[in-house]
Amino acid sequence: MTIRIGVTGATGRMGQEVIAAVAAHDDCEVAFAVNRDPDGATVDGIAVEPADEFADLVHEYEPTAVIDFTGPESALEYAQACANASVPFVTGTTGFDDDQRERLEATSEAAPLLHAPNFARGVQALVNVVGDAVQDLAGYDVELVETHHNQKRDAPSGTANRLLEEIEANGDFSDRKHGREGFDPREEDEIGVHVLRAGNVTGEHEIVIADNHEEVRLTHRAEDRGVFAAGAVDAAVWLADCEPGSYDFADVLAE
Ligand SMILES: NC(=O)C1=CN([C@@H]2O[C@H](COP(=O)(O)OP(=O)(O)OC[C@H]3O[C@@H](n4cnc5c(N)ncnc54)[C@H](OP(=O)(O)O)[C@@H]3O)[C@@H](O)[C@H]2O)C=CC1
Ligand SMILES: O=C(O)C1=N[C@H](C(=O)O)C[C@H](O)C1
Repeated sequence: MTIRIGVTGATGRMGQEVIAAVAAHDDCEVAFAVNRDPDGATVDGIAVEPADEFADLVHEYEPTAVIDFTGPESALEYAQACANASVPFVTGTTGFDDDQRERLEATSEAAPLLHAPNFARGVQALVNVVGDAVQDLAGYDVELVETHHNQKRDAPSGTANRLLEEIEANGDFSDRKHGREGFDPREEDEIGVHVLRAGNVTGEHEIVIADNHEEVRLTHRAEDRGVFAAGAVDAAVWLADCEPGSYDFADVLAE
């Protein structure tokens, strides 16, 4: 069976990568692509339709799944339209606040939802090991540094927030300390969080775990966005067979 995928944010950095990854996948094809104000744009020969026609396009083309990399408000609108039409929705969008995250999760009552802040397999491996490292090195200082390109809007990255949740769940930390300046010595039980935005960096996350005698650095570096797009397409293929509910990228990789 051919998996037919609707793509949102089609002219964006990730949207273009997703269209290329769908085309490269033997079992997939693009059902339709949208962007706000597309102004006649095409991506890899696919005409980009206006985003305000999204719900109509879902009814017309009946995609097997939709893949979204846009912004929190638009992702929510697309997720709701997919839920109304019982279409599985995969989103890699980051920067949701608590209320938006709750509203996104609520759509999973009507259709399968898979939200992952990072679709690189290596990041999932990092999420899997960081908890053990923090537990094994209880009492060590923990700091997280993430670096992204200068166009990224949300900070810290969705991936950083996911890693921080994992660190907090496995250690005894008081709070997150975002940057430092002036006379501001380190508190023993804080987690330092440092955000860099520079040039065209695709995405780097490093966790430093150290005491006075040794340090461990766990680093993931994405070399191009194709790695995220390929993971999102794998997730869409996997989600196509699922019942309504909220799923994780770890579920996809577990099979
Ligand atoms: N989970 C993962 O693995 C990854 C997640 N991301 C996340 O994906 C998202 C997109 O990243 P990226 O592709 O770099 O960003 P871009 O800005 O390059 O692309 C975003 C796309 O979404 C569209 N868009 C943004 N806001 C709206 C809106 N309100 N309504 C309709 N369309 C909208 C933009 O349209 P326009 O051109 O008109 O602005 C653009 O086409 C970010 O949240 C990022 O953090 C990124 C990489 C990997
Ligand atoms: O905006 C990006 O580029 C990225 N965003 C994701 C995030 O916020 O974690 C994932 C990746 O690092 C690239």
